[in-house]
Amino acid sequence: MKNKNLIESFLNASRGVLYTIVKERNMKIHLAMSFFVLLLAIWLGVSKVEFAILCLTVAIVLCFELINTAMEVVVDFIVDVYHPKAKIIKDVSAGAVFVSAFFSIIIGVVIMGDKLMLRLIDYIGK
Ligand SMILES: Nc1ncnc2c1ncn2[C@@H]1O[C@H](COP(=O)(O)OP(=O)(O)OP(=O)(O)O)[C@@H](O)[C@H]1O
Repeated sequence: MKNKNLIESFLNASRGVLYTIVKERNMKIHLAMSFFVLLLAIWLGVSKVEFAILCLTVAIVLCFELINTAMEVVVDFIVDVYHPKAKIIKDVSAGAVFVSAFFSIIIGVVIMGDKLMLRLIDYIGK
């Protein structure tokens, strides 16, 4: 069943994102963290390039969460009993989210760590 037009395509993709937000607790956490990090970056006055890197990092984590959700649905659709291969697929897929989230923390600290420290020292000093 092909999408008839771009708007339909966009609506279906939005439904996919919404489904993941509603169903997956981790997506809610990632989304909240993403908003927090981007607002913090604006508050700290990061450069345009730094902000772009943070946006890319956040997008990668959220996209892996979307793909992980799709993988879980595919696996559950194919097997509804315990299977070692199903476990590997789900664990590897979750691993992709974990790796991206881990490195996103490092990127966030590298870009904002010193700026945040300076702000906090400045704030405490007043
Ligand atoms: N059919 C299955 N066969 C074997 N192991 C399974 C199966 N379904 C789930 N698991 C195991 O349970 C874990 C959690 O699977 P579940 O489908 O509940 O995902 P989830 O709790 O939404 O995970 P995530 O936190 O990554 O979003 C998987 O990572 C896997 O180790």
